[in-house]
Amino acid sequence: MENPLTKKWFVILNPHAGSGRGKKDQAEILKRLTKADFQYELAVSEFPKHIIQLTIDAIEKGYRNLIVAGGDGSLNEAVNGIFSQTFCLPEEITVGMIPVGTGNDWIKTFGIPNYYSEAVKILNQGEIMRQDIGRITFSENDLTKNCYFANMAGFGFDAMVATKTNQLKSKGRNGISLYLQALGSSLFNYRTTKTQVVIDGQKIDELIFSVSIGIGKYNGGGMMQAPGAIPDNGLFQVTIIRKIGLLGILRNLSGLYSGKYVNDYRVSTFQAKNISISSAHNIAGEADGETLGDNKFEIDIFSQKLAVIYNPQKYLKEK
Ligand SMILES: Nc1ncnc2c1ncn2[C@@H]1O[C@H](COP(=O)(O)OP(=O)(O)OP(=O)(O)O)[C@@H](O)[C@H]1O
Repeated sequence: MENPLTKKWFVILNPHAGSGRGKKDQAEILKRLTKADFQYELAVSEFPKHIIQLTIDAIEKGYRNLIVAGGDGSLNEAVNGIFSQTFCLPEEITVGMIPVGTGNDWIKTFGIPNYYSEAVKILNQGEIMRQDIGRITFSENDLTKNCYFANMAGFGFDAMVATKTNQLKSKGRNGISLYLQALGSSLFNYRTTKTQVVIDGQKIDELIFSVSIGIGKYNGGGMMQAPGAIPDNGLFQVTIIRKIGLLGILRNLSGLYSGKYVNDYRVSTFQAKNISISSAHNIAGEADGETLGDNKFEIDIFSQKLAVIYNPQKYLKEK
């Protein structure tokens, strides 16, 4: 007998996303889904990382279609639920997104509009693409852990900015300007670190400012950090920024938004499947804006592993 829940949607809403926008807009989001004839069950996350468990529970119940109403962190948790459960293959799950977050960087590559009515329209059209998913293996408190990401991971300076951004969000700060504030304050505190990066066997051992690894193109609330990333080509775009001073960063600030900063002589880009990053010093990591611990990371890619609803008209395949 066919599982009736394969046709129904499981909606996971993060009330905390967008510094409380999820809670404020819950009724409006649900109204729009109902008006568009979605059959759904709702779960509201109650604490950080709760979406991972909500996702696993929904899949165990038989749901195969998920809608995440939240930001990049919420999507990241849903992806981590999908890839850590054992009730079905991750390929059997479809994920749609209603953007409620602050940065909402994943949607920018996939052409999802930042308005509820338009986002629900895209969900209704139901156009699917299979995107790549990244996995990071790292150590935390001497334990080896895995986590997955759907958009971008960053190491070094990127991770410090993510940590500062999350601190500002937890103080209730809202809006895109908080990314610039986090960037500004990180610039004064960050030290370039001697780092070993191995990209598909090619070794780099230098003073490195940051490494970003993109499936999607955007990070940090609209910065095009991986302009050459293509979400379904089975390859990450790896962007490495070598030692750079404050002036160099300030000169490249607008290029960070347009993607043109990759032309700077201190920046190198690669298309790769396997990356390892290590340092004798602490270099932090972040995955889809969520901070990870310690100083040694292995990153690999699962090609076309997750079905996501996207907007073919606005999808940013090429820069
Ligand atoms: N009920 C809750 N109370 C507190 N935090 C929560 C709750 N539910 C989820 N979270 C946490 O909220 C955090 C932020 O969510 P999310 O990233 O979706 O929004 P955002 O930070 O505003 O958007 P973006 O990441 O796109 O900038 C996540 O780290 C998640 O663990």
